[in-house]
Amino acid sequence: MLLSTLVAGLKGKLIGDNDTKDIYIENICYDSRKVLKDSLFVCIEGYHSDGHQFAMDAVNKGASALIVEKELDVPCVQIKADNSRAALAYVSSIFYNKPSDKLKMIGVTGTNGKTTITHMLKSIIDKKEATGLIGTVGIQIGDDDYLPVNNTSPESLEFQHTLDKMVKAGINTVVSEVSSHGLEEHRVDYCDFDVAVFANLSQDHLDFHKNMESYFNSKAKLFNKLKDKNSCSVINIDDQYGSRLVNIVTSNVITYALEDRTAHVVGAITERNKQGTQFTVSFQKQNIAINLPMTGDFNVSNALAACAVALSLGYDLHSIKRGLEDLKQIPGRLEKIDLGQKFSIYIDFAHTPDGLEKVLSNLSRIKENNLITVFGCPGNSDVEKRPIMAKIAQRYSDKVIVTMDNPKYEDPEEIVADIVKGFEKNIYETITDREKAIMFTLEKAKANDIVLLAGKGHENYQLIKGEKIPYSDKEVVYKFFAKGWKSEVASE
Ligand SMILES: CC(=O)N[C@H]1[C@@H](OP(=O)(O)OP(=O)(O)OC[C@H]2O[C@@H](n3ccc(=O)[nH]c3=O)[C@H](O)[C@@H]2O)O[C@H](CO)[C@@H](O)[C@@H]1O[C@H](C)C(=O)N[C@@H](C)C(=O)N[C@H](CCC(=O)O)C(=O)O
Ligand SMILES: Nc1ncnc2c1ncn2[C@@H]1O[C@H](COP(=O)(O)OP(=O)(O)OP(=O)(O)O)[C@@H](O)[C@H]1O
Repeated sequence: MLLSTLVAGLKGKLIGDNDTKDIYIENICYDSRKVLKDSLFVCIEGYHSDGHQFAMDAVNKGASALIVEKELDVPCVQIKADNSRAALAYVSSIFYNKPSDKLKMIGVTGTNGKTTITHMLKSIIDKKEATGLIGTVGIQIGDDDYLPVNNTSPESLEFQHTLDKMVKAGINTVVSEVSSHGLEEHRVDYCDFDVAVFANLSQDHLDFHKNMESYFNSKAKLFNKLKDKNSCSVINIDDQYGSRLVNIVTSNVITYALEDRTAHVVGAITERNKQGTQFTVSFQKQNIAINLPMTGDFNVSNALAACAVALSLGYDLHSIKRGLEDLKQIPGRLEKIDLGQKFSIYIDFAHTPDGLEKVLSNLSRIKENNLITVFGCPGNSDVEKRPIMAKIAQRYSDKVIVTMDNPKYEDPEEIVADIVKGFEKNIYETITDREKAIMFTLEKAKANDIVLLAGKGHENYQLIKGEKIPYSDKEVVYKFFAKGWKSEVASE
């Protein structure tokens, strides 16, 4: 594509008197290590390094034009933009012919539940047509295996490229998680959504957003990205931030709730057991009973979000029921591991105070003997949540093993020490090595206990000192029972 076509609508300024008309752009790049001949290299000032410093390197590798935020002394055509990440999103959408215009786009945001809701929606929509999925566990095009992702919301170049691949594969509808980081960092700019979902907001990522108000404002940005007057916002009004959002959005709104009976889509739980949860959904005087193959009231709330989206797309309650009842296990989301042992093992991605509280309160409701929790907290983020999560673990568990969970550049022993400050009862042990912590727990577990391995969910790595070390809770459990296991989750 010609550079002039690519940047025609970009709010930017051509530096110098170069003519952009004859420059042919073969691909776009924001990482100098991946630059090829005839690339447009977008210089991004990041959190760790400044892409502008690699501009000369990119030119040496064949970049034929640069998008910059500051003018560089480099012999190459430069276009100066106010924000490189936003400019990257713009040129990527043009390069891939605005793929979101050709797709029905559903974006799901919220602190917890995005992965679950998107998988539930895929299960409903797949019954009618092949669906695309983008999120934490990976990218899925129809029935294909997960493709690996670096981020829940991939950088705009990968996001637009993925949408283009989905268009070419004949996908009509895409369900995508949209993180607050993604919204702040312009990763989903120039992508218009038909339906936007708000699931909930609770304490997380405050190292990045600083306070709950700015975290909420980041999430709310999704609701300014709706396509047209037929677009719809689906909002959980059991959540206080959801109730606020309803008064701000300008689109059509469908609300859902388990508690608030004034919502358009209302759920009522009728039975809970280790296999799943039975509930009824009411919408416009129609009711249907659904057997959700997932434990946890919060998963009923997630299912109501999926119901509301599907109803907004014109699905009837019977097709929604079929999709939800056929839901396959979502990797690492209250995943029950049954290898013939006499106690229950759940692997779950709960890594926020609210997530842990929800999971433990639900498991404590179905426990027959002890509830044993293994968890840790990640390094280099949200230090204040560490003792809070200990208090929550202590409230519901009979025994807690505190361990490591992606320590990144911090000393894992110090993270564990921060966590244990939250305990008031002596019901915990610390075993920093996560594999040893799980082995110890499984060895001690008795008949009818529930063991919760929280925090890592589907992840197949530990982030330690800049390295991604292969590691999986599920593999450790299989190893304990001396059974082989192969990951279903994409690894890079
Ligand atoms: C804090 C944050 O959001 N970081 C994101 C950011 O990276 P960064 O700004 O640190 O990048 P950097 O290393 O400083 O590099 C700056 C620029 O220089 C370039 N560079 C760098 C080195 C070099 O040799 N050559 C070169 O060109 C880089 O390609 C980049 O363009 O931009 C990258 C590219 O898009 C992201 O992958 C990266 O996400 C990191 C991995 C991350 O951990 N992000 C988390 C916080 C995040 O975004 N999480 C949310 C989910 C949250 C949730 O709901 O739980 C998500 O959507 O994933
Ligand atoms: N509606 C909910 N409310 C509170 N906690 C939830 C909810 N849904 C899921 N959780 C908890 O949060 C964990 C993560 O769920 P899920 O992956 O669906 O959320 P997410 O928003 O995609 O998270 P992330 O973006 O961090 O991957 C689950 O394993 C569960 O413990």
